[in-house]
Amino acid sequence: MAATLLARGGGAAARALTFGCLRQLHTVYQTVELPETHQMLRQTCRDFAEKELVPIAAQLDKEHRFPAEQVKKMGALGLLAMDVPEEYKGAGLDYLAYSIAVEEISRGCASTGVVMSVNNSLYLGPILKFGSEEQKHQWIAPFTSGDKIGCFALSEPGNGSDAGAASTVARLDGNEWVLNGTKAWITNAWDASAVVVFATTDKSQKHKGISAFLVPMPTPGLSLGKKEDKLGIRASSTANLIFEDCRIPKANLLGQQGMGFKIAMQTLDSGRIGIASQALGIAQGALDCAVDYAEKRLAFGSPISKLQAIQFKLADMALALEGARLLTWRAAMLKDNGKPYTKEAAMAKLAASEAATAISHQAIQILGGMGYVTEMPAERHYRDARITEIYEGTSEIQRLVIAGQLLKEYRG
Ligand SMILES: Cc1cc2nc3c(=O)[nH]c(=O)nc-3n(C[C@H](O)[C@H](O)[C@H](O)COP(=O)(O)OP(=O)(O)OC[C@H]3O[C@@H](n4cnc5c(N)ncnc54)[C@H](O)[C@@H]3O)c2cc1C
Repeated sequence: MAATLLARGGGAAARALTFGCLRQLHTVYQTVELPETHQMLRQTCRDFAEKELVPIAAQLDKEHRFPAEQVKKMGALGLLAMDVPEEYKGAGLDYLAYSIAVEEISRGCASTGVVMSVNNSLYLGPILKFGSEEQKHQWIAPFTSGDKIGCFALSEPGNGSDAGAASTVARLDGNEWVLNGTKAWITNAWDASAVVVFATTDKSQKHKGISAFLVPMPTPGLSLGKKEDKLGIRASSTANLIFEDCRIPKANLLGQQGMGFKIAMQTLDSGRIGIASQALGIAQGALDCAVDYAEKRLAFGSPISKLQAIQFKLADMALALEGARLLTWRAAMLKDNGKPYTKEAAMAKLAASEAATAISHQAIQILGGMGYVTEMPAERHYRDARITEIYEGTSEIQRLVIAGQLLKEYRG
């Protein structure tokens, strides 16, 4: 799949590049340009987004329609399992590549961006890291091509930020786990064929009594709540998962019993790089739209891009975007190089999500009345941006994570 992505980038030299090169090259990116392989990947994803997503994004949003056909094509390109090794049918790329791809896809359609991010980071990520060999073959390989996608169920109606307070329970009954409880806000819920779900196996141990499970969808005892009617990312489905005496084989425990909270937190560290990248794509889309409009719109006899007031806005937008992108790529590179990245991923998500909200807000201002109507994408970018400050940890939670890591470093 890596070969497919690179080949679409064009050039004989490009086609000759191997996965091995890709792994080493991105460490070079410290002060200069992206490595050639990643630039090619970026172009491939940009072309795909412009051809397949930009023309239909507004319609998907309006109709709350899951982009099934586009997801299938993305699977064929390798975009749904980007850092999964080829032995499990993934693209075998790295997280920097993943970040670049999520940004480009989200620039075209933020809903498609979150579908991609959830499948890569939240569903496949924990199985790749904590699954047994057998689980990897069973639960990863069929979820790489776009035929099936997965979801991740941590939040509950009674607790989101306080994820350790899970009230969904799992009890062992012979050779089966029996799950009971409700998970809330689950992205991809209506379209998924499996879920990584977190449930308490020992209440007395609090967050250390949470375990992770792999559950096929549909399965008896698991039902879906209504599709949430959302402000943004409306083409992705979000719904409750309701477990009522839902029985799954004992072998569907992911990792060890009691490891669930650790699995969830480590998964979210990586997931935040994906959401930061989604936010970058939304922000870039908003900036593109604002610049294009400012160059064409005349006021008082000349394009509004000639006005210093507009130029200052554009400069601040570009600055916020570029700063957030560097933080995001840095977090991805740290992960790729096996270094700690909890703080950096939280910084990336915080900076990128707040930048996306601010940039899409100013884009509407630059478009004036045209920013407020659905004929232009600016209002959709504004609605889509807002969720990036909420899911996979709110901005307040990112600040807590950053401060916690920072103080630990200072205190040695
Ligand atoms: C569209 C959408 C998709 C989602 N997808 C998924 C998914 O796929 N899987 C999944 O498991 N979850 C998902 N979520 C849930 C999401 O992660 C939670 O909504 C989020 O973590 C916040 O939890 P909450 O909504 O319960 O808010 P609360 O935790 O109730 O927080 C409410 C407010 O209090 C603040 N707050 C809470 N605790 C603190 C604190 N200690 N210090 C400072 N401020 C605090 C929060 O920042 C927030 O401003 C999704 C949510 C949405 C809206």
